[in-house]
Amino acid sequence: MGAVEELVARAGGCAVIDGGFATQLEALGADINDPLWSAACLIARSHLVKEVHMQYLEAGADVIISSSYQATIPGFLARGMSLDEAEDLLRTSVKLALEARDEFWKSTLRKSKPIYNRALVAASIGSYGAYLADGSEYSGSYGADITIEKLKDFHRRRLQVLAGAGPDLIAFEAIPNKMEAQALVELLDEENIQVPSWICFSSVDGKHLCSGESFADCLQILNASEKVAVVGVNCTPPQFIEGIIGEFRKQTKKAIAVYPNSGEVWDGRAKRWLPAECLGHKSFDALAKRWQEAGASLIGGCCRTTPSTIRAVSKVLKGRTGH
Ligand SMILES: C[S+](C)CC[C@H](N)C(=O)O
Ligand SMILES: N[C@@H](CCS)C(=O)O
Ligand SMILES: [Zn+2]
Repeated sequence: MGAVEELVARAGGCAVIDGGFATQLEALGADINDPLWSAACLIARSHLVKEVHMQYLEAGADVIISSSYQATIPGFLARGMSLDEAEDLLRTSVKLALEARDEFWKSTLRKSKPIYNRALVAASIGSYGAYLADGSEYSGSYGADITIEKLKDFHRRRLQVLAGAGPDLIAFEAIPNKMEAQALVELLDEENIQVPSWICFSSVDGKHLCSGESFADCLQILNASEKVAVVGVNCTPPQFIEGIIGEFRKQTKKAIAVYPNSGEVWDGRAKRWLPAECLGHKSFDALAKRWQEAGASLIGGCCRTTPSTIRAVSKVLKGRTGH
């Protein structure tokens, strides 16, 4: 059995993913208004990074996602760092999550009634659009000059370094278009990456990727790769998730992960979140129950969700409070 299947089984059929990492970092006082976004904290505020991981573990997360979403080698080089320093920061992002997981697990084992699973650490890899920080991670428009080869070259070294840092999983997050999905699948093969991956798309309409391309076409690409253990969507409004799971189930046999945002919309120019579309009376955790029933095997939250969201999700999915 692979690491993901094992975790899902241990979790009783549905594992809990953590919530918005950058969101909680900001709540702890970090300034992430930066071209590196949350990854800026790897440079000077790494204690906060570990604290966020701890808070999500306490809330009941079975998977924690590292702080490397927008940590890129060109991004760190532009900050005046050397290549070695940039690669070290990528490793640090995984190390901080592993340390948090190990410390938390040790303290859990000391308790008489263990209510937690030993969590997995997923090394986050954001899209090329996240690095561009120009809003294209939610439009999927990378311009006329982009090619699969360019995308592979953008992702290659970071993927090698993160995979070598000892995570349990690689989490490609909020991939907005088909070309990038294709590039990632090819790269996993070319680099013979042994760490199982998940590839999650983002959507702004619930029917397509952010680019307007079809889920079915992209899932066909992912289905063909043994390196991809999990497929799904993240940072997508919660009201679309149930429908997306139904569509995914028609197109794939792989495990499905969903970790939507709060429904607020990112204004890439102004770099701020705009108010949510109305979710009706449904709360995030009540929806999470429906996502489980619809067939998702990993459920959590993305931007603007917090440890209290994940505590509620853990409670509703597993009937326990996580503390
Ligand atoms: C998931 S979005 C809110 C991340 C931030 C964006 N890439 C930026 O740097 O503006
Ligand atoms: N893992 C990242 C995803 C941003 S879309 C975060 O939670 O900040
Ligand atoms: Zn997000």
